[in-house]
Amino acid sequence: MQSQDEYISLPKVKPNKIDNQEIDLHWKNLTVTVRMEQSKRPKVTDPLLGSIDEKIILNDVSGYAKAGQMTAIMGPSGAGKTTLVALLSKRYKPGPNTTISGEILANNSKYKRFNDFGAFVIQDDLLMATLTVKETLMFAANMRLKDDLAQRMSRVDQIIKDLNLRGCQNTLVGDNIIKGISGGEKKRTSIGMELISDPPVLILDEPTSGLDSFTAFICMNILKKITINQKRTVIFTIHQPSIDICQLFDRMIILNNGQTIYQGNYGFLLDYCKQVNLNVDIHSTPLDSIMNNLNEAFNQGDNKVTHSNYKIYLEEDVLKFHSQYQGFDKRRTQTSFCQEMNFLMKRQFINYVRSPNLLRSKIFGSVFMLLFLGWLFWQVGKDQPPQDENVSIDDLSKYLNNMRGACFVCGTSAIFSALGPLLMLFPIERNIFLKEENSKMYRVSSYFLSKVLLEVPMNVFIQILFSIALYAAFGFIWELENLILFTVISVSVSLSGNGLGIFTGCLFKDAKQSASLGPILLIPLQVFSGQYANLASIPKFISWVQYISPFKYFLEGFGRTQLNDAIFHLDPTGVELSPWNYYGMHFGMWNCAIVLISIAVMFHVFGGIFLKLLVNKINV
Ligand SMILES: Nc1ncnc2c1ncn2[C@@H]1O[C@H](COP(=O)(O)OP(=O)(O)OP(=O)(O)O)[C@@H](O)[C@H]1O
Repeated sequence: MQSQDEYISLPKVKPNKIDNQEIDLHWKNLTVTVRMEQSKRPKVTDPLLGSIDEKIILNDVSGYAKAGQMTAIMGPSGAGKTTLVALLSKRYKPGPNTTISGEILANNSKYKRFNDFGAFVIQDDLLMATLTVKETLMFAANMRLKDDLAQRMSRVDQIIKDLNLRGCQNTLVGDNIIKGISGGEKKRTSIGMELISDPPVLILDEPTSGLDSFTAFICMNILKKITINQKRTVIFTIHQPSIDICQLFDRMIILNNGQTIYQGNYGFLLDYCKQVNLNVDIHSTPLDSIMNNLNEAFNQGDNKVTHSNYKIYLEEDVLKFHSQYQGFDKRRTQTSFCQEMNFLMKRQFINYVRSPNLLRSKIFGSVFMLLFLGWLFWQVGKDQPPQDENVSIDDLSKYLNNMRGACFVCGTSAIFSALGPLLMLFPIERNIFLKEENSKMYRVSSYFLSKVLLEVPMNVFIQILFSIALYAAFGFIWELENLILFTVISVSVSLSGNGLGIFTGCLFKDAKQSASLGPILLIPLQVFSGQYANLASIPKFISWVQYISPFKYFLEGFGRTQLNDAIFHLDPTGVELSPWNYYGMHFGMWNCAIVLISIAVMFHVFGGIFLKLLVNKINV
């Protein structure tokens, strides 16, 4: 029988001059066990799955992937492929009940940060839809390379050439709404974003998922060329590859139930099947036969390509592996904080300008609310009863109720006009941010600050125009001081909405959940503001919500810009009535403005903190 090495199909392309270091990855005896919480019954042990109340996700898995080779990790669903690549790329975040043992080495050295020498391409192509392919790659180059502009541009051109993206380099990436590049081009753009910094190791999770077989082959062929030309270590998980794709693989690792059942060259697979007495149908590939055998064995128990056979015939070679290299130099890919801010703000700005939905919804929403509220409370301020004559309680309460209504809708629309677009777009952008942060493209702080610095002035500008127009429509006192105070309160309320949007966007792990629960969180803020429920009857543990409720303060703040010192005299006795006693509000005009500004700052700070916590909780 031939030795495995005779089956290595040597590359037909001559390697280029390698200015990149070569890194072999090697993992030994990796075991991942999750203890199930629900059961306290006595442990029963299954030889394959471990004890009933614990699940062995990877069971003593060893293997290696060499520089200049493509290593495919395969196996049926639930075999442990994703867990293995997550461990190799240090993206695995174990829960409290998870135990991990074993060793992972890069050139015989342990590593803590995979990003020091490697890059990871996730399964989903999370890209900014409003940028072109070239702009997307340029953004990655700006974030990852410390070279000057000319060098960064030439690197981007090189990647575009390597990944065969020239034809679509100036096309928008696109999404469901914006027509953009194809699925295969998106996948290559995602790969390009990671390749830009020339990582010696590239790990990809399902790089062919969602692609037709021809496009999948093109993508894999490009990866093969890069692997050979630049001596990269390329590892990926893959489901049911075609025979053409299989022939590109240098090594294959097949897992089943968390155990290795084959590891070696693709060419050796046929001989191995013969060795373990597995018949390979002449109409199918050895890989298909193995997968069919696994399926049949699941029902009948007649498994040929087993872990025990792997241990007998193949494991020794794997355990003997020792990289010829020793250690590696860490890549320094992080640019300065200011540079990150600069490029992130530019990208955000382009995104705003090119997002038809965002701009349309902001402008349409503001104009609609202005017309509607202006019509509903047209010149309400002019109905103020005289203060030097007696007025009927009915007329006064009608006026005061209308004023409260006008102030309420004005503040509520300020909150929602800031919150609405964020709830619509932040969940999409959030995943792009999480992906980019996970690959350490930039700092959380620079992303957060750039977002706030771009969104705050835009909200402030729109809100100033909105509140001046509404102020005129409501017929409020045309004095500069009153108008300024009204505008300050209005802007602070809008910024509270902005902060609340970011805060709720980061509060939950699931982006859809945060988008749908965002408006619901406003209900307690509204109900417990003290205006709609008697605070004395609200349980103490929740009554503190009133103090962080913008509703409590903007209702009084807006009202006081018109009625701060007003005293009315009631018919027939002339008894005095302060509107603030009528409303039951006694916080004071400037106090309301100051607290509203503080709440806006507080929601933004909480948003920043939760964003930081979110990146620790989720891997994208
Ligand atoms: N935290 C966990 N708790 C319990 N079971 C888990 C946990 N994480 C993973 N598993 C289980 O471990 C097994 C391996 O999961 P993994 O995602 O690595 O499989 P996979 O081979 O990538 O599957 P697929 O091809 O379907 O993505 C699955 O059965 C999965 O349900």
